[in-house]
Amino acid sequence: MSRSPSPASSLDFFESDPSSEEDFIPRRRVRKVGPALGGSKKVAGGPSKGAPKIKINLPALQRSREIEAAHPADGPIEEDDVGEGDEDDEGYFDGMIGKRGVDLSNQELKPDHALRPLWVDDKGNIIVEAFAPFARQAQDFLVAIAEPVSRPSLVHEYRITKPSLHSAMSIGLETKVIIEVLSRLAKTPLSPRLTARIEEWTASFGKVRLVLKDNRYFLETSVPEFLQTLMTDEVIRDCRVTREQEAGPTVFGAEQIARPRRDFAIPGTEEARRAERGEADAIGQPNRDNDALIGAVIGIGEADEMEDEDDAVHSFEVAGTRMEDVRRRCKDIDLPALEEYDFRNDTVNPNLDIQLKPMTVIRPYQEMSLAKMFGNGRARSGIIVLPCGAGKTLVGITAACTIKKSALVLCTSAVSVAQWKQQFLHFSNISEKQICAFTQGEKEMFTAPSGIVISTYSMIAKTGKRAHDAEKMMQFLRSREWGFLLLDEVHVAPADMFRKCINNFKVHAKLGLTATLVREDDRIGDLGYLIGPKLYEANWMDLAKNGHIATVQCAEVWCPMTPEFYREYLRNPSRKRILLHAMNPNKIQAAQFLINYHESRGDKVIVFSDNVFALEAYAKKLGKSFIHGGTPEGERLRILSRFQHDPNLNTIFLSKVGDTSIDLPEATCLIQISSHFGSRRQEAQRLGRILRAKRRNDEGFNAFFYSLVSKDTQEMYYSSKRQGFLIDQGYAFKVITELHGLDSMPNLVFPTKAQQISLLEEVLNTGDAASETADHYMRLNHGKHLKRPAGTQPVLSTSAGSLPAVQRFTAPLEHLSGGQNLSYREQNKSVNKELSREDRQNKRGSGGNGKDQHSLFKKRKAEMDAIKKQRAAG
Ligand SMILES: Nc1ncnc2c1ncn2[C@@H]1O[C@H](COP(=O)(O)OP(=O)(O)OP(=O)(O)O)[C@@H](O)[C@H]1O
Repeated sequence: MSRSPSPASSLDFFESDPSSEEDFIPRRRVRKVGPALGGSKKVAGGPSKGAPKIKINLPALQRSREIEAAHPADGPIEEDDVGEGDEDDEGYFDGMIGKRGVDLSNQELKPDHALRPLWVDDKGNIIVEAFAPFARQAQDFLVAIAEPVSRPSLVHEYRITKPSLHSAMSIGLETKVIIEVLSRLAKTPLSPRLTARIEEWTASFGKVRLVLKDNRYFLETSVPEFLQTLMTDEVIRDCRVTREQEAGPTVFGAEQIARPRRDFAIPGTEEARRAERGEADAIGQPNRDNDALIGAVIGIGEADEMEDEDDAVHSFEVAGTRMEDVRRRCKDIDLPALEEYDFRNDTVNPNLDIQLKPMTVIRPYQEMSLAKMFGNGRARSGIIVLPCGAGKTLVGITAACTIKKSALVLCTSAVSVAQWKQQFLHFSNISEKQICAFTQGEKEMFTAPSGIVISTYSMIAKTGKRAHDAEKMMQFLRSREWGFLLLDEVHVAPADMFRKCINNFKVHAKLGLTATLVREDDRIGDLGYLIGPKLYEANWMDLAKNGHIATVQCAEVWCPMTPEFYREYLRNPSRKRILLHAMNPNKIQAAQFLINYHESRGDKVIVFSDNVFALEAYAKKLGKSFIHGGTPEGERLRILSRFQHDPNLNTIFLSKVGDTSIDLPEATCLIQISSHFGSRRQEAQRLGRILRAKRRNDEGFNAFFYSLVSKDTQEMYYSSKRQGFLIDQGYAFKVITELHGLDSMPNLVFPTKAQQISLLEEVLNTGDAASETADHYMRLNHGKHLKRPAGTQPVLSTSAGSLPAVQRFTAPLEHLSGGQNLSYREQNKSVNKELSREDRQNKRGSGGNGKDQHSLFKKRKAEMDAIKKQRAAG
């Protein structure tokens, strides 16, 4: 195998082929970066010299064609037809109109079809020509009524589903408008079958509301038939609360439910500044502009959008303890309950004095998402989906500043709690005593009539006996009405443990925030009734184009297994295999090469490994710092701070503790060496670590994301599964099969067969527990670090349950030679310890004032010190 001597040329594949723009629908391109760059070897699915090969691969369509073949036109489609591999779509696309491809073979094109951007079939599948005139406006509309399935640069795929129509109705769109706009944007006439289904499904959406009044929940509707359905339904009847003096449903006058329009400005927006300047008609302007634009395109006036409701409202009480049953049942009988909070007219709950600081300006997509939430003057419960690093925190804070009532914020870890608190204080005028944290280490209650509490899902959902102060805190939280419940990383909420958090409290408006509305189980659909419909979903590529998140080049690097590792891989059980493909010497060399290359370009590199054994082995071998679940807090903070500020520390190794929460805008390159099977969410969250790169607006700046995969192992399968979500967001993964200059790199690790065999011997002699991901291994092998410092939480999504037994076995190495050569171990020193020593020396020199620390770390340290002091005193 010959390789070019220059390391720089090895990455020319990015430079020579810098953008995904050329891809029609980029899925996966395999490109051999051979001896002559862009060379003579033809490559699978990749561009040949000079002419990029276009590859269209829409698995959904492909699959649907197979289904089509199995079922003659218009025959019934069974669930089983959908095929394997989409199991996670099942819940989310529950109630999808069609599961087959866009087949318009029998349709006639409209004469001016070239001007219209949509292909819409009779099952609700939509293809958008993103390059067509009015495509921009069409996409704004489609995000409101359909699920985005795939959005690469030129052709997008959407699907109309029951939940998507529910979202559309909940933000105030009417059936007539949906059908008419769709029809005008489509290149062919809409099929009567599709319009009939849209009409059928939307007939009942948005007509039932679940409201909280004076600590009591009521189901409300203005349609007598729906009231009848609800009151006679077995489950709902069972949840009903009948008080003596209220035998039948209450009837309110029409004025109590007339749909209002928003008459206030969302803080931090241009409309708020215009309203402050006293400009007439400032309120709701951005939205109206948008509506007017769509209206102009499709010829529908704003007045048509809403039909006035003027019937009386019927309402009956349901038990607060049965909320989940009520919500689920309403969804199941196709009467999903809208949850809206008329906070402006809530005189029972005291107002919270919170405003955005004047310097805070929210971005257009943040404003758009909030406009969906507050569009009708009330706070709609629902979910906002924005890419990692796009500023979900500020969206949540702005929503809290709009509602101005007590708020409960739930997030995934104590680090996030500290970050949320710090961000509230940074972006708003909330006083310190009105914002409290509820974690293992901090149990603060506000004494004012209103305030904000920030906690973690696991703190709230904990079962069993609690410490006295924690129990008191829970009573405090349960005893009051909350105007606003903010759920960060809301995709964790459907898990049994976390859904308790939603059902445990009396809340008026719920807002879920996430970047990745995907789970590998089928529970994502539960969010629809647990929290509310999806209100807004941003397009990652648009945000990257506008510089709000970084542009990322993604690559999968195929590392062949060495023959010795591969032989053992094939003969060992699957648990050991994980370690073998993670510790493949060719992979370690590839990691070393990429780290060197990117450090020399001035990048800051994060290397992710779920497997802690591999994490430590790589980091020590390559002389880098590492952080995993067992790293003490002080050491973590020290390493993170040095990574941010020290030009000599440019690479850190992180286990899954760094998947979320860690905010390192300095990082510009990610290398993933081992990951959690096929988790699409983890892949996206990891990518998210570099989307916020500080340098994202530098001319021509690209961040880099590499996944190192041992060739011909199960990693290949998992890797392509993991990429699914990002590919649907428009990212193109390029495959690198060879890294030029690697062989000639000075100080290459494991250069000889003997050293590689030594490594193999060590891997084989390591107990099976080393194949486990972070926390299992840490618990077994780093017992001394087990005690978490006060105030920290275990990271979510670690596999719980019983620990695997530690086994040692003697590997059959008689067929290997040179196995005794263990000289490489001498280099296996932990840089963490050196850093710690250096820091101690520096502190001694500077009086230990922690001058170089990031302010967040300083603050956190001060908080920790205060807690320790309190404990010592008490
Ligand atoms: N409108 C804005 N003005 C200034 N800074 C902003 C704005 N919106 C977001 N930011 C900044 O962008 C960075 C990323 O924001 P944030 O941490 O909220 O992202 P996120 O969407 O929650 O990411 P993740 O999903 O990775 O947690 C933060 O430093 C935040 O202060």
